[in-house]
Amino acid sequence: MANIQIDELREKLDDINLQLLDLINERAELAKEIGRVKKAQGINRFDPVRERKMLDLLSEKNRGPFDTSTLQHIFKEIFKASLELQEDDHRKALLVSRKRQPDNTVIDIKGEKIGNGGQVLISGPCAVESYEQVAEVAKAVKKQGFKMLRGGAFKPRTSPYDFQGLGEEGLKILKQVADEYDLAVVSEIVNPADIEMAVKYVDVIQIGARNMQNFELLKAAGSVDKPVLLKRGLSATIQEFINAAEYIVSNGNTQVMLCERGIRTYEKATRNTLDITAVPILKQETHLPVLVDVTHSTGRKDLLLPAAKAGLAIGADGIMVEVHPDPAVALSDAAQQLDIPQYEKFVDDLKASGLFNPAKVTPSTL
Ligand SMILES: C=C(O[C@@H]1C=C(C(=O)O)C=C[C@H]1O)C(=O)O
Repeated sequence: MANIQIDELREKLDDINLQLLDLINERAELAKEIGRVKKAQGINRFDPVRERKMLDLLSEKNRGPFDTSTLQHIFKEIFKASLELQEDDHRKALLVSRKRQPDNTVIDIKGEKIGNGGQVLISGPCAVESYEQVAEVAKAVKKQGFKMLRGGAFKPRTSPYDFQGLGEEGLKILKQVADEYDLAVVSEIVNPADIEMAVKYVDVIQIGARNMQNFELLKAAGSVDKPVLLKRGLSATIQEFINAAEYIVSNGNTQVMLCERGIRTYEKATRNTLDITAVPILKQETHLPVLVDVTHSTGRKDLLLPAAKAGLAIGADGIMVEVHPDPAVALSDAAQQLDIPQYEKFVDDLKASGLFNPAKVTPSTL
């Protein structure tokens, strides 16, 4: 008898559950619609004032048996879920998202294709110090059959008293050497006003970790027709990183590559903590090429090779590593740069690992 009573009551509950289900989804559709209108008007998704008003009304109308704080808790969860739905809609809409463009973005840098399955190695000194220094590294890069030469002319250093780079003079040296060895130049730009000047010298504009959220710089890099290598910020989440790339692409420049370079954590054994799973996450979420900077993430020569292997194994489109003819006297990052024999061994070991499938280079059109 008692069970029949329970069964009847449960039937009523089932009915109510289904009504709630319909209502809650109807509510979600309305919240999504509001989200779309807000996006079009550039209004923030989260509206605490509106949420407070709804909670107050619920409190006023509540006749129990639930007490108001319990109900407010439940409704707050519903508001939160609506906000997440709105966010999902916005994320789907990102130009850099894989949902928007299923095919990989492939970037052609002087005949070397990034994002096309083959992997690239970008190497060079931390900072440009002289023509001779850059030329010596360029020779080693060329000998290994690579195309991309990195070098910093503008150096955003932690201390204002550290070497700040040679500026435009450094870019001229890079261009001269790259032309002589038929290489492509990757160099960091730190000031939006320098972007126009830099495109004369570089093949790839690098935006460094410290500038990942320098939105004016991102917009300036987005307004030129030049590939951009965007590094992940020191404490940036993957979502913030993706949004930074969106700044560039939404300004018109679709040639963006992402570079995981380690994030700041409590761990002191390495300079930064290489967030290795950021690579497949970025590859899943976006259609952009993803690189791993093994030098800045580890800050340790003994970890460059295992970190590079891990990067390639997990799906990176390339590796970035610092090389200097005489690291002991380098004006920056002295401890973590490879000398040329160490670089050659690093490349040999990487090639021998079976993980490295170098991108094919078609003859330069220059
Ligand atoms: C739906 C809206 O967006 C968000 C979600 C809310 C909700 O689910 O009721 C309320 C306010 C906002 O934080 C809105 O502004 O009305």
